[in-house]
Amino acid sequence: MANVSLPHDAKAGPTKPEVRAVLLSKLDLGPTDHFAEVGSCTGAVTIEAARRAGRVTALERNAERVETTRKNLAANDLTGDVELRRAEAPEGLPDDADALFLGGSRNYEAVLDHAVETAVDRIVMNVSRLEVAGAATEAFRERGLLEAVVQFQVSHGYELAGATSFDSDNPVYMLVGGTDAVAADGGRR
Ligand SMILES: C[S@@+](CC[C@H](N)C(=O)[O-])C[C@H]1O[C@@H](n2cnc3c(N)ncnc32)[C@H](O)[C@@H]1O
Repeated sequence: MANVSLPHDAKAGPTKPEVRAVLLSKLDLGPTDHFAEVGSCTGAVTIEAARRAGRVTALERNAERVETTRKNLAANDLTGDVELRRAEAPEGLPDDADALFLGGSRNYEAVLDHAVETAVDRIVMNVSRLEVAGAATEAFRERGLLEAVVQFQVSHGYELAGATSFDSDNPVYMLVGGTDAVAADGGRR
């Protein structure tokens, strides 16, 4: 994975590199895709998406974080078509997205309704809070959007007394689906 430079930080984020790697494999972005992002924050996902998708529309509700995204985008070598909007989704979402990532959870039900109305092919939502993950899983399922729920946790090794010990990141729940969702196990979505 190409390096992502994030000289400017924000209180939330960035989505960790290992989590981004799984996220990008699920989004499967290509040069004809229009990618929409809810909650760009540091821009870590925005930058990776801009290297793969033909077009990116990134929304962020917090003005300071819009500036953080803007500065981090400028610090990376990007040639792609990226539009950054200060907006609270579903406000500001494009009507022609092929892939959607919800990195922020505010109004997620309305965001999912918009994704259904506009037939977004691939949808991924990352959640760290347990209760939100449960409710969002149900919201995906109710709309027939759910393909898979992945829960994972990454630990990083460090040297301790000549051996290797680990520091762990918070667990992440990744809800994966789309408007043509077929459950990964072929069962109930
Ligand atoms: C956990 S951070 C996302 C981290 C980001 N993926 C990164 O790598 O830096 C969540 C962000 O989503 C934003 N957010 C939450 N709900 C939103 C919404 N409905 N529309 C726009 N931004 C939203 C928050 O302001 C916050 O900056």
